[in-house]
Amino acid sequence: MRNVFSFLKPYKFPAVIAFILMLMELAVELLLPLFLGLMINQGVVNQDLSKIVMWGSIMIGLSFLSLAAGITNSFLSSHVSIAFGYDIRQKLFEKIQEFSFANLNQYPTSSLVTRFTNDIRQIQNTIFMALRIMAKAPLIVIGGVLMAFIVNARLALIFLITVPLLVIFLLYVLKLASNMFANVQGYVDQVNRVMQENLAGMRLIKAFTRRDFEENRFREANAGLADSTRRTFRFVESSMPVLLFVMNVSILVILWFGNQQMITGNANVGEVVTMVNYALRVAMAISMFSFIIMAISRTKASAIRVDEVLSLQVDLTDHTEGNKQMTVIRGKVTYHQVSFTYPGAAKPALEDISFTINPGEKLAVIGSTGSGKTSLFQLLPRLYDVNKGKILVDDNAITTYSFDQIRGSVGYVPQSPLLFSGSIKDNIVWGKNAATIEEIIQAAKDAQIHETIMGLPNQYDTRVGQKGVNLSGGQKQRISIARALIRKPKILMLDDSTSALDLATESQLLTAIEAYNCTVFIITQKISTASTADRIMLLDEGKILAMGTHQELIQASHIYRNIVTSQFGKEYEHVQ
Ligand SMILES: Nc1ncnc2c1ncn2[C@@H]1O[C@H](COP(=O)(O)OP(=O)(O)OP(=O)(O)O)[C@@H](O)[C@H]1O
Repeated sequence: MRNVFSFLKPYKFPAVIAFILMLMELAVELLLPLFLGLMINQGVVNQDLSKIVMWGSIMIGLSFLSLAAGITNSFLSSHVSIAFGYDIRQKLFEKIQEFSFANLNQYPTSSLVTRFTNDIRQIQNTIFMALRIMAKAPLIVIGGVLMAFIVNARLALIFLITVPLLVIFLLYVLKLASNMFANVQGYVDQVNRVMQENLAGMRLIKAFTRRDFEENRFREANAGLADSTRRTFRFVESSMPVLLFVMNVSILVILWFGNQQMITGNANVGEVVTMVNYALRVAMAISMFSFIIMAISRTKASAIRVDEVLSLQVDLTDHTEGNKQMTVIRGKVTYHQVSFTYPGAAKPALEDISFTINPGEKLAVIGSTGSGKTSLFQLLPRLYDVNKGKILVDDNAITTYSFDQIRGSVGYVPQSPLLFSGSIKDNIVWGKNAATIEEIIQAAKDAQIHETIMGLPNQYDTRVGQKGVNLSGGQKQRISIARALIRKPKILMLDDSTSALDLATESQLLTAIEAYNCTVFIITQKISTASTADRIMLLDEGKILAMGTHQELIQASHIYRNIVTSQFGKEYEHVQ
């Protein structure tokens, strides 16, 4: 939590000024009952109009001063809380950019989004309230009790019994409420997750007519959120009547006891009115406590959640410092006895993988679903780090390169193409910031998508995604290939990225890629594609079953032969 509040440091100065202004408001609030008592004793009881006017004017003057202090405090408090929110959101975003995939797996996207929005807003609001009014309430209680002692110590003794009792009670409520609010935030995560999945999978939901199922799922999450919020609010709110009851009893005791004191001449009317006034102000401040407890407990839960992400150990290290490998990468890749298990997974995704592929060579990876193909790819740009063995690029361990260098040399096209909101041009240029229009067009031509783009209403400026055109799966795949090609990668990794292309387009694409003279890794299910590679790797349950050219595998692997005949019939074995 300390991590989170350290973001207030740069705003110490305005925060301190806001605090001082709040103290001014507080001082006025504490002085007014005192002056009221004096006005009664000196003016009303003695029927001296000049004293009434004098004390009345002082009180009005102080009220204006308090108003000016309040407005300035409001201005500064909102400045501090908004600037704090901006900084912490920025830092959280940067932190998430550093995350490895293993780190990202620890938090569902919906939870990160809630932490980013809802949790930060909660902390931000509480900081504003703290500077504006929250800190005032306990100070009014302390100041009110002190002033009461100054006015009449005997009458004030009643506060010494009630206030400590209330403080203990409040601390107890605070402790329970923080846990309950952590629970509420968990439900906010759940509602966001269901909503996010629902929006992402809308087509599927409609196609499978799963609307009722989805509505039930949302109803459950929503009811969970409503129930836990209701329970928490009721719990905190129920503390308020207890607080007020105790304070009202105190006021009655002051009136009764004050009356006795006046009869014996130990108190006067002004003192009793002042004491009741302080008791009312203390009661009002205490009645705000349930709201303050709610805000603090909620903020504590939110601050812990934000802090969790901020202080998460990023489990991939960039070796930019002391990096020796500043030479241009040529594209030789070696996996040496590599094993890899996903964090928390029961069995390894890859086991004892060893192979070398030379610059400019093309390796096709083929295997059943879940055999480890994507995992094999993700290790090279260090989206995950290996558990055993090592990966070398140009005979140097990849860990000796900086992330920028290794990832900058790899053109990675993931299995499901992702386009960002913006134009088609923006999406291609995303692969290389300073690309010229000629480079964009060349990459699109090589990815076999140029003709399609030219047929769109605004050609390269056509917007995609939200409020833009809907592209087919194959078109999206080719735009993400263009995005990888524009970087002129030394190593190109196509993770089943040509699956939606027809054979002719795919073949033209593979021919165009040859001109890039890069090492190519291609995951494919199609033998027609695999057979064009220099070598083919057959993966099964995370292990290499066989590796060689198409003809070598036909000779050596009956599984490969079975795949070939299942796709083309027996005669194809002899065609290549
Ligand atoms: N993020 C993850 N966390 C835990 N296990 C994972 C994760 N991703 C994949 N796995 C597991 O690792 C194994 C290999 O998965 P991988 O995605 O590499 O297979 P694949 O051959 O690419 O499959 P597909 O052809 O279906 O894409 C599978 O058993 C899978 O369940």
